[in-house]
Amino acid sequence: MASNDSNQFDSTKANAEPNPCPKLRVVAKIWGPPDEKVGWISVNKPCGGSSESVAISFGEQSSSRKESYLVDYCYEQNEGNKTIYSREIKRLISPALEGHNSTIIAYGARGSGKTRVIQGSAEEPGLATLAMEEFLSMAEQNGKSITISFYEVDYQDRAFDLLTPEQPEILLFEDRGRIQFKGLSQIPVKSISEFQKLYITACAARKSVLKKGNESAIRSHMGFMVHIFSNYKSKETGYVGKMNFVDLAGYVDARRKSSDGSSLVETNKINKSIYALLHVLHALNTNESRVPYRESKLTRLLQDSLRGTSRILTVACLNPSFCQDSIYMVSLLSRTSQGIHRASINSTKRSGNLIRQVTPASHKSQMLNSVSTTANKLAGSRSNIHEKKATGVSKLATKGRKLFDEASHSAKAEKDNALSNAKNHVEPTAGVEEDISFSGPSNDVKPNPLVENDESFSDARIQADQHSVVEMDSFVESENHQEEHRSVDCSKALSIVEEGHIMDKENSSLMANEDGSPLISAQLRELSNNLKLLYYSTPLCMKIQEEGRVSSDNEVSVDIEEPKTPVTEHRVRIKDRWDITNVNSPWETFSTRSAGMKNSLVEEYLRFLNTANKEELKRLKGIGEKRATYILELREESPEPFKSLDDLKDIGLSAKQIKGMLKKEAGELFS
Ligand SMILES: Nc1ncnc2c1ncn2[C@@H]1O[C@H](COP(=O)(O)OP(=O)(O)OP(=O)(O)O)[C@@H](O)[C@H]1O
Repeated sequence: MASNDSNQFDSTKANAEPNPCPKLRVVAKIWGPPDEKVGWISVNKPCGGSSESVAISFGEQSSSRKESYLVDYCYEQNEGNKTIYSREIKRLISPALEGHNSTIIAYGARGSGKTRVIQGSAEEPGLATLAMEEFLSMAEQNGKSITISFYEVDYQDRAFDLLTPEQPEILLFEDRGRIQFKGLSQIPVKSISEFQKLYITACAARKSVLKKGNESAIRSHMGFMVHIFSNYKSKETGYVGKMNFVDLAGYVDARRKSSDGSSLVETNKINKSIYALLHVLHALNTNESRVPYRESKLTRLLQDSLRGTSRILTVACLNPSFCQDSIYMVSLLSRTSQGIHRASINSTKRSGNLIRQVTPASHKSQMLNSVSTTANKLAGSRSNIHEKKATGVSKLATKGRKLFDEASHSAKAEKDNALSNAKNHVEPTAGVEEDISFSGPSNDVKPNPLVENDESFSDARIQADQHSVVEMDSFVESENHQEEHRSVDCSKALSIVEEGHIMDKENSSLMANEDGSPLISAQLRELSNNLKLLYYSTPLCMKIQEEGRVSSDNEVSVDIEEPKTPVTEHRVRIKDRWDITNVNSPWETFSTRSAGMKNSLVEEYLRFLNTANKEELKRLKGIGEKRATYILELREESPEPFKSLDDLKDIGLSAKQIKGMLKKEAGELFS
């Protein structure tokens, strides 16, 4: 097949220089036969060269209802990878050799041509290959050395090295302001054929990671890093900078029934990480004081290549056949590049009415028609509720410990309920929430009936609850998965200590205290007592409205029928986790309450980490001077760094260690 870079390419466009190095550039790429007009996309390029934005409109040619978005440029069918490379990436190569990092990210729906752009094909080399050719030739002239890395980030937010046969999980640490990778191999490369062999190896490994690690997982993000050294001797010396290429997993609307076998959880989590990257790009582009790098593994991996003087290019890939998901991606990227406000995007609450026209004042040259898309009905609630594991227990202490073993079931069921509740409660028009959260308050949106007229049920709180359930699920799934398929050796975490990044005293104290009496903070002790009391005395206390739990006058029921319990105020707010009105047997009642206790303990633990002072923190098992200091530093960076148990990995704890810590706390409730 001939390259898309046909001779028809308009040389005036090629010569026109794009905007001189903005922080973030968003371009689109439409693929398809060079001569054929892709019916549902029209591109409106300004006449005066490429310095102005390009409007992409979606909809039938004849239709007056078209959705239009601005991007920095749009590469059409006759403009292939070589053109994109020469106009967008070539100018980033020299700066990279001088220490200015850059990142190229391919966004798009499934099958929209992202891999084709980044990796390319035998007929048409991709952007990564074209950049490598140039890096290799320039490095030789400048006395620089090049090494490369390939990695994959799966839907459970775990990153794996693709260039070593064992495919170890990549752990990340921040050392003196720089992100360090543990487990990511770097292979020196001197020729393009060496590079290509490694690329093939990485792609084969990627497939096997998916197959080996998780039978049902089918999507992941793939990243390629080019590292530049002044003179490569080791990873630690002579480091100059890097260029990243990211082939993101395809975006799929989570409400649509999967046609490729991917689960709803996988889809939601992939989407979540796509949004996390968008959040970061938006924050960088609008110079926000806080950039949420910690929202996903991918953003952490890319942190050094996104901040500071780094340059970012996003390519929104568009396939020739109509695809609503592609439009959605372009709309988000367009907003991101134009600094349109967003607060948060929650993949579980995505609305049908996501397409909004973008006409910022700064883009005065474009007069676009206002379009809105009819809101789609939200998909039916998910019915896949996991059964709870029915294992007997003889001792409360044992049960306490088991709370963390059974988490996969209880948390899943809760998450499913939360998802189901969220869906059931949102009216079709209320589905625009996510759009709103991205673009700021709007009159188009009906307030969430759940939160009306009830101060104790702030929207934020409900979202946080739902979020934490999903996060919890993520943690639990990660835990189970790791243990079953990819157990991360604790000794690996400990070996990092030797490198001076993380604190061995703290890790080893965790191990050493395995059988000893626990060091528990006063706050946790108090919680324990409360939980014990609750456990023994709480009757069927919460009256939860059955269908949707929203009364006709939009008030949320918080009725408590039975005697007061020693439960703290906020317990009422998480009533759905204690909802035992629908359970039939004593065992189910018991399991439901146990799950509630587990969640409470986790919440208290996280709250403690987010608020306690240094001395208090040090009273926890596994937290010593260094880790406590690091926690305080994290809190300076972000007021609430610990939103889920998974965030404890940021302080150098493995999933196994985190689980161990909480198991002990749970067990000690009854000692
Ligand atoms: N420029 C192009 N010319 C011809 N075919 C293309 C082009 N881009 C993509 N395709 C075809 O479209 C299909 C999907 O492409 P590709 O794998 O690059 O998409 P993707 O967005 O990476 O998919 P996924 O989301 O599954 O990772 C492939 O069969 C590929 O050959």
